[in-house]
Amino acid sequence: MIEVQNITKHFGAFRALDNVSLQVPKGKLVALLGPSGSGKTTLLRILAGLDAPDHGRVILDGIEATGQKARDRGIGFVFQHYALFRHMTVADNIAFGLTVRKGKDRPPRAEIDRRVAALLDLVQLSGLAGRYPTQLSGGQRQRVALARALAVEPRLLLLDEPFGALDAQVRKELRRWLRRLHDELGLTGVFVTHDQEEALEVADEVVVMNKGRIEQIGTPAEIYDQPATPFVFGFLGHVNALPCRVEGGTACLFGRAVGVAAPDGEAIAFVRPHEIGLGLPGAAQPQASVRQISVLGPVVRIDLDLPEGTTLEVEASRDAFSQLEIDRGSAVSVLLRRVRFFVGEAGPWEGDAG
Ligand SMILES: Nc1ncnc2c1ncn2[C@@H]1O[C@H](COP(=O)(O)OP(=O)(O)OP(=O)(O)O)[C@@H](O)[C@H]1O
Repeated sequence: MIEVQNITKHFGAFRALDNVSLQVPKGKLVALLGPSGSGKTTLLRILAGLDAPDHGRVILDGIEATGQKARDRGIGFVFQHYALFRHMTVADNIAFGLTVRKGKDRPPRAEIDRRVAALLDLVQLSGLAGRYPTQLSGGQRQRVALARALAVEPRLLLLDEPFGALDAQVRKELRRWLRRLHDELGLTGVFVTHDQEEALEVADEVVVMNKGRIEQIGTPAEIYDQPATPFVFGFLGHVNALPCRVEGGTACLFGRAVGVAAPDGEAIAFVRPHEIGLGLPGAAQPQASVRQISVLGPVVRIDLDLPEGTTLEVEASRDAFSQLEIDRGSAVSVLLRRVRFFVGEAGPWEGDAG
């Protein structure tokens, strides 16, 4: 188990981390997800021992490691910009962490060669052992970086936007591959990403960060289905955020009353695009007009204009869409199937749209 307790870190007067606590169980792959500047890399560097916290502790497998040097922590790293040694072959890059060991800690040459061959096989680069980094594609270099990090058999693997510099297709392949590799080797890993799709697809647990604080920790399904704060709601996936007011257990959305057991106050109603149903115009539901239809592979996004100047994003399956028989400019009725309210930071409360 890897643990950070009450970590605070300032850069000058700026607080980059504010009382952050986190546990990473053995064998789990955890994503630190958040916008730029939220403190993800700072937390990773503190875990690694590359930076020291102002307050708080790092505990690795039950032993306090806060003051320990990076090289004594048994941690492997992979960074966004493949920091491979340009003058060394792929095999020598992978062997590096073992060959620099001193005295009896250094395995015999034959053992190093055996491990390098096994790692090359693992990252599917067996034919490329003698190449130099400049003779590899970006995705291949990241796989070498990963093999190099794994060579020393780290107890924890840290990855900072490992696929950030790669194009979308390679990125997708590599993240599937990382997930498989993780499952096969039973690694404990923490990776930084600002890409919510990557976090949801790859991680066992996602830690959502904002402004140096943890907003929520949960499985991908938990943070998507039960966002704990307005920030998490907005950050994960598309969402319609509708400002409104709760009064006496009712909020008014598009001229219709929605029951909600929340306290009175200024509120935001969150509705995911796939939680909105469309139908033929009728008196019972709010009316809207179709502004734009975009076919995005298996789903269709429909942008709606509502009378009071609000816009709504709706998502429907291709099948559901074709049954609607709508076009740009069509009038439709809008059914909010699920609405969740936050009053200030408090919430969420489920709305009852009837
Ligand atoms: N060495 C430093 N000196 C001063 N400020 C720093 C330093 N390192 C980080 N910061 C600041 O701390 C904040 C958090 O940075 P951090 O790199 O942890 O964010 P991040 O969530 O990883 O962002 P990104 O996704 O852009 O890498 C940022 O506002 C950054 O400017």
